[in-house]
Amino acid sequence: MIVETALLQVQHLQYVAEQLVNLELETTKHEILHDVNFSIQAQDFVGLVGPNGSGKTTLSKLLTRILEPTAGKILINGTDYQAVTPQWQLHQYVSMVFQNVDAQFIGPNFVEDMALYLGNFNWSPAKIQTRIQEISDQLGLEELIERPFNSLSGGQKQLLAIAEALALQPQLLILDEPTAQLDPENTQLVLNLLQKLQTQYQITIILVTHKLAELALTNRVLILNHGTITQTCATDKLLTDMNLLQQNQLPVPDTVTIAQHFQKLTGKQLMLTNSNLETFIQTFKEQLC
Ligand SMILES: Nc1ncnc2c1ncn2[C@@H]1O[C@H](COP(=O)(O)OP(=O)(O)OP(=O)(O)O)[C@@H](O)[C@H]1O
Repeated sequence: MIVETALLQVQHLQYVAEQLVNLELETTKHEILHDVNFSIQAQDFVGLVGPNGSGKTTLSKLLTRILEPTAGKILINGTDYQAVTPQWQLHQYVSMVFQNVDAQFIGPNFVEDMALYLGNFNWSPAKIQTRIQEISDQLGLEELIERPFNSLSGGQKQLLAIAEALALQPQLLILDEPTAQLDPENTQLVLNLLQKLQTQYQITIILVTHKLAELALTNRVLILNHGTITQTCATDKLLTDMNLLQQNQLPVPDTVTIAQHFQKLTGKQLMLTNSNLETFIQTFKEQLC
C-alpha cells in the first residue's frame, strides 16, 4: 500500500511572542498559539476561520516562515522547514498574499515589481520577461501589468499580488483575508481568480477569512480558537452546524437559521448552503403556488 505524504504537516506548533515592556529591556511573554496540529493534502482548498485574535495571521506567518515557532514542526512534502536552506528557497513551496497588498509591492507597477522580486533569485531579465508574460496570459492580467499600482482598484491590486505570489510556482498559496477591504465587485474579481487557480491550475490554497460566504469555495475548514485548532471538518458540515459555529464564536449564516426554522416547522432535516439555497427557494415557491 502506498501512503501518500500530506503536502503540509503541522505538528505540535507553539508560538510565544516576547514583548519589550520597558527601557531596562524587560520582556513579557504571550503564548499566541499552542499545540496546533493539522495536515493539508495537495490540491485541497482550505478555509482558516476563527474569531478575532485567535491567531490566524500568526499561524499564516509561521507557515511562510516570516515567524519561527517556539516549539513544534512544519513539514512540506515531508521536509522539515528547518531543513530548507537558504530560507528563501521556501518561496518555491509556499507563498503568501497579505491583506494590505500595498506593503507587498516595491516597484511602481507589476512588471517592475516582478523584475525586482525575481531578480533576488538571480533570474535573468529574459527569464523574468517570459515568466511575466506566462503568468499574465494564464491569469488574464495583460491590461493591468504595466499600469501604475496607484491607478488600480483594491481588487486589481489583489489580483496582481496573487499573480506575484505565484511567480515561483509554489505548491501552497496562503491568502490572509484577501477581500477584507474590498467592495462586492472587487471581492468577486478576487474570488473568481481563486476559483480559477483551484480548478484550472490545481494549486493548494489556504484562505483565511472572516466572511463565511467565501468558504463556499473551499472543501475543508480549519477552525482556530483560543490559539489552537479546535476542529477540522468538511466545509458543508461547518456551514450547516449551528452548534459548531456558535461554540467557535463564528457568525451563523442565514442558511443555517432558515434550515433550523424549517426543521422546527416540519421535523425534517435540511442541509442548506449558499449553493443549494436557490433550488430550495424555487421548490418552496412551487409548493406554495
Ligand atoms: N508580536 C506580538 N506580541 C504580542 N502579542 C501579539 C503579537 N502579535 C499578535 N499578538 C496577539 O496575538 C493574538 C493573535 O493575533 P493574530 O493577529 O494572529 O490573530 P487573528 O486571528 O489573525 O486576528 P484578526 O482576526 O483580528 O485578524 C492577538 O491577541 C494579538 O493581539
